[in-house]
Amino acid sequence: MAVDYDLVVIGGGSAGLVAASAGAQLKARVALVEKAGRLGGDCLHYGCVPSKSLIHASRVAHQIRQSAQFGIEVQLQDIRFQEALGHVHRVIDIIQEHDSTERFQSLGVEVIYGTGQFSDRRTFTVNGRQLQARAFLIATGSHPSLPPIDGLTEAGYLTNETVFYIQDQPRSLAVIGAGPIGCELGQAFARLGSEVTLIASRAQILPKEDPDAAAVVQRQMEADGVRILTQSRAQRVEVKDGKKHIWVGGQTIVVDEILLSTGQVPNVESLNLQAAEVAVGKRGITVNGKLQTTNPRIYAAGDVIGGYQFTHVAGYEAAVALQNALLLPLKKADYRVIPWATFTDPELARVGLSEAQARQRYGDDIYVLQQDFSGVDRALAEAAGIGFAKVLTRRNGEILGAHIVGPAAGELIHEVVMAMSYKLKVGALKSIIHVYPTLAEVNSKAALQLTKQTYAKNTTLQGILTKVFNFLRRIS
Ligand SMILES: Cc1cc2nc3c(=O)[nH]c(=O)nc-3n(C[C@H](O)[C@H](O)[C@H](O)COP(=O)(O)OP(=O)(O)OC[C@H]3O[C@@H](n4cnc5c(N)ncnc54)[C@H](O)[C@@H]3O)c2cc1C
Ligand SMILES: NC(=O)c1ccc[n+]([C@@H]2O[C@H](COP(=O)([O-])OP(=O)(O)OC[C@H]3O[C@@H](n4cnc5c(N)ncnc54)[C@H](O)[C@@H]3O)[C@@H](O)[C@H]2O)c1
Repeated sequence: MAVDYDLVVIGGGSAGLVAASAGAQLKARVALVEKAGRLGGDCLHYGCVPSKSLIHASRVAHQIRQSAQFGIEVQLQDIRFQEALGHVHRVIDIIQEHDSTERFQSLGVEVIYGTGQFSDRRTFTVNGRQLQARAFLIATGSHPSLPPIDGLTEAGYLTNETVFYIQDQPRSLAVIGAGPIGCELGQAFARLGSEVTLIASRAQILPKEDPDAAAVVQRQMEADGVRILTQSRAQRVEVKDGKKHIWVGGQTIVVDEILLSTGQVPNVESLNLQAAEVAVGKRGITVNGKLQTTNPRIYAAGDVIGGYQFTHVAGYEAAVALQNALLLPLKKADYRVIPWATFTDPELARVGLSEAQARQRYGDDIYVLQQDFSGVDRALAEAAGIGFAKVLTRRNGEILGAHIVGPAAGELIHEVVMAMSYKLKVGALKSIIHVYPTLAEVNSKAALQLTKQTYAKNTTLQGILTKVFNFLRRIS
């Protein structure tokens, strides 16, 4: 049976745009269906781009407050929140041009705006049109989850979908959930002048991160004035005299606004997936290693499969799914080296295993190579000597993971990502010459720890070298 398209992509966000543009450039016939009326998805409109832009504004405010230590006396007189948001929206607008309908059309993608649904295993219906394709890619992303808190809906709340579009800055803000969204935005609002209370359900903020690294971020957030309640859950919300009263454990917090950051849930509801025989599990659409759903002609990528919820992972998964969908389904997604970063100040970046995972897998054959930024000259020059790089290796130098908390951690992690991707031993980080003075020295200094630690343990070698040097001095 002949079909119209090689690929129909559903969802024009991080995953969908990669698949659609690459597919069209490879000369496949591609249609892209998007419900929102514009391309870009969460990352551009409600996620990475607005959050990083607002974080930048908040960092400028912080630097001004810190400037006296460099002999620069300036008063932070006023923060015009709407103008900070103006910067956010200017950045979105610039990037939107790159993700414009016209650009995708010019690449050869047929862009269709509308919310469609599957009508059978091989047909997706949108705006009354029946799209049939050799393969489909579901890339519909996710939306904020709503925690079961009494009175929350009645009281009203913000999420990442609304917070960048508010008219007035809340004087006081409760942030519920201390994952990356809660910590990034909680700190940004605090630095922009809101009184922020962060409600964290666990003992540790950023619970997916190295505990020591998360503690460094927590200390800075507290220094920024964020009140952090750990092991706490909001139970009930009520509005009294225009204020939101939140019951948390034994206490009540009174704020102007609530920001929810309690995780994301996949967008699967409107797709009529049963008709296509696509199964959905607890975390999202079920896929195999090749990113095929339970209907092998239909692939899924990005947040909708509920794995690593990052733009770069969505793009990677889209590329894997595209290759399988257009040609033969031979390629498996490889999640061995997935980096990510949380853009708090200090930043926190990670790749590979946590210390606990490494110990579970390799027992005592683990070396923890830690270098503090207080020992990195450039960090001191920039008054940014807090945090550390922790590289986890085996005795043979195999790198298992790395955790960096400190200045530019999101950039610095890539040296380790490169080494891990190409299976270089940790010695490679030490043996290449790093420019002095740079923050990247934190990686080479951490790597040197393996030599130092193994040498410290090798008393036989130390004894031999002592004798050799004694002998060489005697005969000189
Ligand atoms: C506040 C915040 C900050 C973030 N910061 C970062 C960061 O710094 N770095 C990072 O890597 N990740 C970050 N993320 C995560 C990142 O935004 C997501 O992982 C990424 O956007 C997922 O891409 P996606 O293609 O799966 O989904 P999306 O980009 O959300 O795209 C899905 C698209 O599908 C459309 N759609 C939904 N349903 C349908 C339907 N039925 N029919 C047609 N179209 C549909 C949507 O309108 C949307 O355009 C952040 C997320 C948030 C919320
Ligand atoms: N820099 C980045 O790459 C970045 C930034 C922001 C978001 N993201 C992505 O977006 C996704 C969603 O982020 P997120 O921070 O919402 O999700 P998350 O799932 O990482 O964190 C949510 C946190 O909220 C807690 N929680 C849940 N219910 C709660 C309650 N009732 N009270 C208090 N705490 C509660 C959870 O225990 C969890 O720690 C993440 O998976 C992440 O991948 C990435």
